[in-house]
Amino acid sequence: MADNAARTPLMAGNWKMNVNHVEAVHLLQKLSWTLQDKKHDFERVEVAVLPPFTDIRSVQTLVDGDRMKIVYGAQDVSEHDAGAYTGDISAAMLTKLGCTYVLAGHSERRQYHHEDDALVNAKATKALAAGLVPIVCVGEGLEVRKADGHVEHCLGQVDGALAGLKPDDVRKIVIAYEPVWAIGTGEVATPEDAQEVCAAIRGRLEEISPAVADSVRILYGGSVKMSSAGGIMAQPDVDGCLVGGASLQVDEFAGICRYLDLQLGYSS
Ligand SMILES: O=C[C@H](O)COP(=O)(O)O
Repeated sequence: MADNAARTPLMAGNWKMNVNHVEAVHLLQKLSWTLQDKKHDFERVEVAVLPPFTDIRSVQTLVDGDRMKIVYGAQDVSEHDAGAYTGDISAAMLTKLGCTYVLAGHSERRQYHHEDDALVNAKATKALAAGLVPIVCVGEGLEVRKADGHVEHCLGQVDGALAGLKPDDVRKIVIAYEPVWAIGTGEVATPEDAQEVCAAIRGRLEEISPAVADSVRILYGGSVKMSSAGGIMAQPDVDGCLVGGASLQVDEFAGICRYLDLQLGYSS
């Protein structure tokens, strides 16, 4: 039986291909001020932003200079270490920029760049070797959902992404369940939909070991808003949210990060 007290909730804002490096400074400053103003407890709910590559140096400078507790990461990483791979960014480069996290296998990478499970596995492996935490994304399209194949589909992606990893490495990763039909559409999955797949993923991790199942944080992503975060986070196997559009709106994203305070009725 997995113990969710062992897992600090994580709210990660994926800025996707939005926000230049100048805008990034404003967005992050405003987010930090807003959370500080509300006395956000970063030990209780971790907050991360995932800007475009071109913003990361600015984000690093700001986070370090202002001693922010917000952590950050990248949206993709190369499966190669170094060399003639034009356009790629290595895991070591991201580590040098102070990144904590990196997405691997986001559905938009799978859809537009034809990334398959083997490539996601290679990227996650490189990320781990460089000391980054991969956020491995899985999720089904609408056709698969309609055919009731969503659980099997997602577990297949999890198996593919984790293939060959040692249990001690699997313990470090984060998995994000993002039903493709709910991304950027306003169609948020119900809390029960999120729980069904997240619980199945937890069950799969349990097969590796109970310690792995207890350690790995499983996020939900897909049109999460301040108004839906509390219901999703109430599910026992959901340990956070991967937020796209709403992470570009400071008040929305800060509200998502503060879902516990808002549930307790503290001021918004
Ligand atoms: O990475 C984030 C997800 O793709 C969710 O995006 P969204 O919140 O805009 O639906």
